[in-house]
Amino acid sequence: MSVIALNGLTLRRGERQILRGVDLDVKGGEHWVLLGRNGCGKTTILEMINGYLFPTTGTVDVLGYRYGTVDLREVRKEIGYIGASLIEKFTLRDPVWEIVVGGYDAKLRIYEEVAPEVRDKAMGELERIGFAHMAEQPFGTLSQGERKKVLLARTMMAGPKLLILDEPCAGLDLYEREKFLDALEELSSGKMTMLYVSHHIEEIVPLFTHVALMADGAIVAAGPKREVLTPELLHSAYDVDIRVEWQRERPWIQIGKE
Ligand SMILES: Nc1ncnc2c1ncn2[C@@H]1O[C@H](COP(=O)(O)OP(=O)(O)OP(=O)(O)O)[C@@H](O)[C@H]1O
Repeated sequence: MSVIALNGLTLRRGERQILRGVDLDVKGGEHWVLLGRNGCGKTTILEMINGYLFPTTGTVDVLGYRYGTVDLREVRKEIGYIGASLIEKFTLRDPVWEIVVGGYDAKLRIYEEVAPEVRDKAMGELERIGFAHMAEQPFGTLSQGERKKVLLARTMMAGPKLLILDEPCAGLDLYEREKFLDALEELSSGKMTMLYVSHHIEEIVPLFTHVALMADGAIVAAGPKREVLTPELLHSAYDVDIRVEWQRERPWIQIGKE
């Protein structure tokens, strides 16, 4: 079964054609990276998969639900989303464990007594990322990378079947980025499917199996990562000469002609 099936998506805003017929088929067991230049339509697609935005034409099926015929709140319970602006929504003085607990039922703040099993689950998720010792620390005292990992732990509280990540490593230094990617790698062995948007090809760590390349509101190539990350296809998306070298199942790029 497809986890995500996008068929013929178009989106028009006034004179602007933002999407021009996007097809994408993500199957269970695959983890995808969506790449493309600024403004090509990546976030627009993520918003459609989350059901926050509807296409002008085309169909969106996620986890077996056809959007437009289902209660989107029910679908969203099965989707974890880590977007760029998420961090700003939390209260910086709240302790880390409370931020994680809130992921259980998508609450931003906890006002009532937390059930012991929910607290235990949150502690388990913090332990999994190696942060059990930070449980009582105010969220605002954590580094940017640590905050991202806490949000990952929070997202896992609801046991999502699909995890969507929009540039989660933006602004992280090399060390924090690698730690975040390690945490993702650990989660990737479960049943959850991941869709990851990035500007950095070296973030395509071994856990990712497939890549979709976008340009100007359309997908120019999609498939197994080694078939898509070729100099020719990357050139068609970025309009830059790019060479790719694979080291330990991870692509590294060099710019310019050989
Ligand atoms: N309401 C709107 N009216 C007109 N244009 C819009 C509207 N909303 C988005 N756009 C345009 O749609 C395009 C796609 O935006 P989107 O945020 O999906 O790009 P992106 O690939 O995620 O970019 P980035 O990598 O910079 O985050 C952009 O050029 C944006 O200016």
